[in-house]
Parts: sequence; structure tokens; C-alpha cells
Amino acid sequence: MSKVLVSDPIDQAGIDILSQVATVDVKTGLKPAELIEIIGEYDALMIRSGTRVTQEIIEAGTQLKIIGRAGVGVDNVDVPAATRKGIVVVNSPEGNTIAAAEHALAMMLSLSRHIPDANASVKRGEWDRKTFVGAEVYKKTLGVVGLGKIGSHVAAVAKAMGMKLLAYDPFISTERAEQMGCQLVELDLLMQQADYITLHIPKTPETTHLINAKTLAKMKPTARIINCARGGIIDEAALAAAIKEGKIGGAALDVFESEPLGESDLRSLGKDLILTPHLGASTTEAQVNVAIDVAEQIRDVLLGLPARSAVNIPGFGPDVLEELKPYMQLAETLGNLVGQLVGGRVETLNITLQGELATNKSQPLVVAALKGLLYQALRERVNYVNASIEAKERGIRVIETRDASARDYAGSLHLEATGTLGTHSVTGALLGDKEIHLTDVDGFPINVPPSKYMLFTLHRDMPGIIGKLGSLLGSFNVNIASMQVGRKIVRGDAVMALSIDDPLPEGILDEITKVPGIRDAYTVTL
Ligand SMILES: NC(=O)c1ccc[n+]([C@@H]2O[C@H](COP(=O)([O-])OP(=O)(O)OC[C@H]3O[C@@H](n4cnc5c(N)ncnc54)[C@H](O)[C@@H]3O)[C@@H](O)[C@H]2O)c1
Ligand SMILES: O=C(O)[C@H](O)COP(=O)(O)O
Repeated sequence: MSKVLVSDPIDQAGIDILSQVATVDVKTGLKPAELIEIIGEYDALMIRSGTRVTQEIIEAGTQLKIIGRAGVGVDNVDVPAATRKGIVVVNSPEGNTIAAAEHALAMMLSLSRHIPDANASVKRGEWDRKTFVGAEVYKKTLGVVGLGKIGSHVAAVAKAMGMKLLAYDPFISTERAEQMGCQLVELDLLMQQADYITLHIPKTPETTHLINAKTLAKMKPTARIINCARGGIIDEAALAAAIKEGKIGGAALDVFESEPLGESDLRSLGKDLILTPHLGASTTEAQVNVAIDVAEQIRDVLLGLPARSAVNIPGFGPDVLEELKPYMQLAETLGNLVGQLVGGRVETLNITLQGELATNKSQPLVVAALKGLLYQALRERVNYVNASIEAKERGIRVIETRDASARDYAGSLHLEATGTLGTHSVTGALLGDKEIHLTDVDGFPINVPPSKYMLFTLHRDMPGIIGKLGSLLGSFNVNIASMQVGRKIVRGDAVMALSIDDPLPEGILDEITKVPGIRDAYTVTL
């Protein structure tokens, strides 16, 4: 049975799902050295933002197949290191969207009405109605930085509260922003004009300290800024200085450059700064959502099924996967087959996606073909996550062609591989009830479903050759399950595809190529 380590607090709903297929150990609060020591026993690791999954931990996780982040941000996972090792990294892109958006809105209203400090004051026994006079958000301008899932929900609610909306997001169109009632502007203008600014962007090298002394200086002296996205997007030292010097109206932070927040100037600032301990996703509903979402994906991957929200398998979104599912096995089988026909080192792989597969959505099929191609060299170490990287590192040139005009089948794949020992090609399609069929080998039309053990010959189409081959195989006790010949012209060159019940015994290939008329023979195991 597989073993899963849960190293951050996760809702029981997720643990219950994992327990269907694995032994689950919940060990929270582990120090990095403790995690390194035990991670080698586990097939999967489930985390939230509390566990930092470094390259060292990934290297020590020799059995790891999947890292599941019960939440959105994967900036605490060394995703490139996981990808190189073929470990799938999944998250829950939508499970805590509403929770995070509502927290940002709560921060905005708390800032404008001084709720945390007023509450503390009453609890201290005071009745101070002067200090805590607030401001309305109605008819004020909210600047949303990052108009993705969370930013859009914040914008929708703010609009309903009568706010005017500006947005900065270089990756969305003006039309999309307008549909959400936002005017798309440059960051500088947003910083200058907004009364409230809320950040909803990922932390990347480009967004680190995006909000710094220079950008803060552009804000109105009454304006307030809220960060419920990621620590480090705002330069904390510059923010503390701007609040202390009265250059801005205030700030609310849920996330910090270093978490948990240690000694910091931020702690000493008064009512114009509100701090929460990374609570954006901490609602009962969100925690159930993310736990179920990620646990289901871990379960699926441990059962050999694809994950719907893998962050390190490009183009493998859930809708795309659903559509391509039947073709993935075809691509992998053809890759494996052509790799074995070529033998030795492959230098170039030409992949033609034909008919209905001639769209950009078919990219996962290229990855599946590479996975098949590399299987002989890497066995279980190659998967959808690392196939492209492994191919690149081996110097395999991949050329993709899309041909929508090829209409022999609804969709088909043609792979041509060239290696140090020669060039071979295979074509395949799904026929009948989505059954994989080889429809061409080395340019010769055939129609056979692939089987585990196969023998291919290139021979002269002449009387007696099939009989001789049959007798030879019989003399080695090889049972033929099916056989088909593909030829272009009568008595020209031909290809024979045989399905056999067992692997070919040693030495028989040499004997086969000695049969007059047979030029080449290849055996493959699929
Ligand atoms: N505080 C919490 O507990 C909490 C909870 C959930 C999510 N988050 C964080 O909130 C952030 C947003 O999450 P989401 O689900 O909305 O993500 P999302 O991917 O749906 O949206 C992010 C948006 O940011 C935009 N963007 C990317 N780079 C940008 C840049 N340089 N400048 C401006 N815009 C840029 C993208 O185009 C996208 O529209 C993430 O950092 C996530 O980790 C925090
Ligand atoms: O990116 C996220 O999903 C949030 O930051 C939530 O983090 P958490 O799971 O540690 O609450």
C-alpha cells in the first residue's frame, strides 16, 4: 500500500479520501531535517503553506510521485526540482478563492472603520468614539492589482458596494476587465488614483517588491493598501516607513516576507496597520474544498490516473485531459513502438497531429509520445511531468506538425523517429470503440491493434515467405496470435506485423533475417 505524509493541518475530509488508497501519516510542525529524514518512505506529500519543500527534501524523497498543495500558491515548493525528478505538483486553484477574496474585503472594511483597534479599546474598558471615526468605501476608488480568480471576486463585491474600479493586470484584455466593471490602467496610474489598493497576484521574480518606496510614494496620503496575496510583493521596510511618516493612509497585511512574522517594525505600528496571520484561506468551507480537491488528485495519481490540476504538466488542464484521454495511450504506444524500431539513440522525432488532433490543445499528446519514446531508456522514471525535459536533455529534436486536412480517421498520429541507426515511422488511430490500431508502419498501410509482443519484418512480397517465417517461428516454439502484411505494390517491398504470445527467444532475429526475401526484422515489447 502507498504511503502519504501530511505535513500541515488538513481537513479530515482529505485524510478520509487518502485513506481509501494509502496509509496516511499526519506529522505537522516537522523541522526541515526531520522531514528530510523520513520523506524517503513516502509516495506522496500533502502540504499547505507551512511546509517549505526544498530541492534537498525533493532529492531525499526517492519514492515521491506527487506533492499536493492544499491551496493555491506553490511558491513554497521547488517546482523545477520536482519536475526534473518526475514528481507531479498539484494544487487547488479554486478551493479557497472566495475565502481569500472575502478576507481582503474584510481587511478593507476593517481598515476604513478601525474595527480591530476599536474592538480592543472597548475590551480594555474604554468608550472612545472620536479616535475611530472612519471613512466610507462607497463611491471610493478600489485599485485591483491582479484580476484573476480572487481579484475578480473582490472586484464584483466592491462594485456592488458602489466602488469605482481600476485594475492593473498585464495578462488580461481591456474587454475582460470592462466585463468586470474595471477600467484597465497602468500600475502607476492605479497607485496615484486609488483610495484602496488590493493585491491579488502571484509572487514571482517580477512581482517581488513590486510595491516599494517608489510606488508607495505615488499613493494618496489617505490611500490604504491590502496584501492578502503573498509576502514580499510589498517591501515591508518601505511600507512601515510610509505608514510611520504618514505618507499613506494605512495598510492591511495577511502575508509576510517571512512567515511566521518574527521581530518586525510592523508590530509596533498603530491602528493604520492591520495584521492577520495568513488567514486568507482559513475558513471551514475553503479548507474542506482544498483538502478534497487535492486528496482526490493524490489518490488518482497513486492509482496511476492523471491529476486534473497539475502545475508542472503544461497543457494538462482537466477539460483538455478529458477530451484527449483516449488518444494519450495511442501517443504513448506509438512513441514506445517507434523508439524500439529505431533502436539506439534517437536524434529527431517528427510528430504529425492529424485530423481533429491538429489543434494547439493536443500538446499533451506530444508529451505522451515522448514518454513512450523514452520508456526503453528510463522505464518508470519517465512520466508526463519530466518527459519533455528528459527529451531536451538527451538532445532529441522534436518537430511538431499539425495537418487538419488528413481525414482518413477522425484523428490520427504519425511519428517518424531518426536515430543513429536509421529512420522509422508509425501511424495510429482509434477505431471502433476507441481501440488503438496501427495503421501504417514505415509507409506501409496495415491495420492491427498493437499487442504486448510484436515482430515486424521488412521483406520482398513473394510467394512462400510467410510460410517460411511461420515454420521458423514454430521451430522456436513461438506462437503467432495474428499476422498482417502491408504492401504498396504487388511483389514489391512489404511490411509484416505479427502479434506473438511470448517474447522472441534470443538469437531468432538473426535467423529470421537469413530467410531469403526478408531484409530486416524487429521485435518490440509494448
Ligand atoms: N492569503 C491567503 O491565504 C491566500 C489564499 C489564496 C490565494 N492567495 C494568493 O492570492 C494570489 C492570487 O490568487 P488567484 O487564485 O487569484 O490567482 P490567479 O492566477 O487566478 O490570478 C492571478 C492574476 O495575477 C495576474 N498577474 C500575474 N503577474 C502579474 C503582474 N506582474 N502584474 C499584475 N498582474 C499579474 C495574472 O494575470 C492573474 O490574472 C496568489 O498569490 C495566491 O497564492 C493567498
Ligand atoms: O496560496 C494559498 O492557497 C494560501 O496562501 C493559503 O495558504 P494556507 O493553505 O497555508 O492557508
